[in-house]
Amino acid sequence: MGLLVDGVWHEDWYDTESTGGRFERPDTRFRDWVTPDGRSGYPAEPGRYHLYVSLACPWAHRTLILRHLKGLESVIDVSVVDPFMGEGGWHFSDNPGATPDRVNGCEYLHQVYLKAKPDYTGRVTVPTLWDKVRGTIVNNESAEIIRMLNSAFDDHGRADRDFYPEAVRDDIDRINAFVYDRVNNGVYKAGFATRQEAYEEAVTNLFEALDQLEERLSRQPFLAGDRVTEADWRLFTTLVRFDPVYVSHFKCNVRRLADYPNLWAYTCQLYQVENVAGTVDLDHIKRHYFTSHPMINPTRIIPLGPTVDYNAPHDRGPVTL
Ligand SMILES: N[C@@H](CCC(=O)N[C@@H](CS)C(=O)NCC(=O)O)C(=O)O
Repeated sequence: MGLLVDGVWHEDWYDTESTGGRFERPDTRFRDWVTPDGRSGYPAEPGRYHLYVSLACPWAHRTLILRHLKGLESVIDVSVVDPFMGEGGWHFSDNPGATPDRVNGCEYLHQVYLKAKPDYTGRVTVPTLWDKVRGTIVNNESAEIIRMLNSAFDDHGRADRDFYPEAVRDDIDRINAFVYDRVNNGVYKAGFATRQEAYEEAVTNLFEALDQLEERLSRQPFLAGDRVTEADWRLFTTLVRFDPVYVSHFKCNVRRLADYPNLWAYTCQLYQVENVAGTVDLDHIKRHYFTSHPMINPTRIIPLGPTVDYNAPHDRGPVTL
């Protein structure tokens, strides 16, 4: 794992020394927007944009789910990096489930970043939304990319589906902030902590948050009420990785997802929505985490278990999209 500094790749892990052993996620750098009218400089046009993703990554996973549910598979094409992130960072391959770089023909994702900005300084992350016409990166922040997918391409996809409905936007924003800090990023804060206190603080916050979400889902079907919204998909990508990876690899083992009746059933319910299962690649997920963090798992052995079956029956009913 590394980063670009003034356009030069450096092998470097996150600095946790200056923050008391705490992992702090840096802000993403490319923050432009695709809009229907193109006034932003990036008009929503079929075939124009390309998503670079990892099937292992929970942030990239959000964009694949929204792309699928909004019917944008033929509008925005995708390149999938190899699950192993080693020297040089994310790279492309023809291993199962991965693809070459279908647009720029690069070997490494950091070379794509350099095409967009030759003197780029920052981390090289997935998801990354690429504009083929201007030859640059539009945005590399998943929270913003899913908002674009939800509405900017409505002339070309499922305009009838809205995962950020006007009436509950405040609730969604509030839930997202909580879930991001305590759960989505919370598992990373636990896993990447390099001091005992930092780890304990993160894990305690994480499980308090999961307890609260469990309680919320005992009272209502979805996080923002009766309908599934982006808040649910954002939580889902962390939950689906929880028992296979975070419990062991990131030491988030106070409870398993399977120990929370509502969170477990909710994860199964979302997994069983219209081929969302097709966006979940447990092989890439396990392969990535267990082999790409040698400071956590130096042997790079990928555990065989646990057995998880998200196709299990649940009692939460079907999901209306
Ligand atoms: N805030 C970003 C975070 C993306 C992110 O950190 N992705 C990870 C993969 S799970 C990554 O590419 N990490 C590479 C690195 O940090 O060097 C987003 O939500 O899009």
